[in-house]
Amino acid sequence: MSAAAPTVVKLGGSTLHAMSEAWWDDLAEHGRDHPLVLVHGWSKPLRELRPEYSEPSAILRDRYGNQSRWTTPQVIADIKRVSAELAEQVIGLLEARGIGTERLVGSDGLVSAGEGERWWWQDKQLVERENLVGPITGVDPGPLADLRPGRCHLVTPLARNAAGQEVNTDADRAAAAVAGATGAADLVLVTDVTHLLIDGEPVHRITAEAAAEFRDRGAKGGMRKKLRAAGEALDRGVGQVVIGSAPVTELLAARTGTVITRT
Ligand SMILES: Nc1ncnc2c1ncn2[C@@H]1O[C@H](COP(=O)(O)OP(=O)(O)O)[C@@H](O)[C@H]1O
Ligand SMILES: CC(=O)N[C@@H](CCC(=O)OP(=O)(O)O)C(=O)O
Repeated sequence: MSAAAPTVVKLGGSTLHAMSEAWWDDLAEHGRDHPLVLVHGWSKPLRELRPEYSEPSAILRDRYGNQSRWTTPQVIADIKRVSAELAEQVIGLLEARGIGTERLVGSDGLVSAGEGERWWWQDKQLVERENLVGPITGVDPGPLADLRPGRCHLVTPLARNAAGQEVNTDADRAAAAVAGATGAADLVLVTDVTHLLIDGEPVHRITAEAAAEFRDRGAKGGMRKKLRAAGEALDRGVGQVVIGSAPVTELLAARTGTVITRT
């Protein structure tokens, strides 16, 4: 593992407004000794921007049961607006703690996306719908080459497809792709639940195989995507993925949260 291998943290849109000063202190403390990449979501701030984003019709479901925001050019513009505000806040919080922070928008040459799904469930029928969402096909490590302790790259997980369109992606899976591309040892998915729950019980440690089995059997919504992202990160060589809501060093030390490993 190179000295510049970063810790990649994905901060969920469900929770990023709620992180305490102590949580940011802990992240900055960790960041003094480890390069940081922070990938952010936007689901809650987007809902707060426009009430229609809280309606069920804002989220589409494909034939495999995967959920995705119905993303029009207006939605891309709104994502960029709320992300710019979030980025300003995060940069302020980290720079005040001595961590130099640079923002990267994924669609500016960092994240590429493939062709998106065209068929979506509506009123119990599959209908064809243009949706500006694409699966991630690659992350160019170039813009992240200057990783070093004391610095953070803040990534807004939009992407660009082969036709040159700016598209939405899933932030957890984008974080997994970034972790793989940068040789990260750890991926931490910070969210609004303390653990993955299986049959109502908190899971402290699980293998990728068992997590995938649960994903296909019973995981829903946001957690389904996190488990998919965890599997993708481990497949790309990341050592461990931790899901939880605690300070990053607590999660990395497995004092809380759900730790997912290959074996
Ligand atoms: N088995 C599960 N264990 C824990 N959380 C689950 C599970 N299934 C679904 N969830 C939901 O996943 C949510 C976290 O995902 P999401 O809302 O996408 O958060 P984020 O914005 O942080 O990515 C939790 O708030 C919880 O409601
Ligand atoms: C395609 C798609 O649905 N993209 C997500 C990206 C944000 C995300 O995944 O993260 P959070 O859940 O942490 O906000 C969306 O627009 O909500």
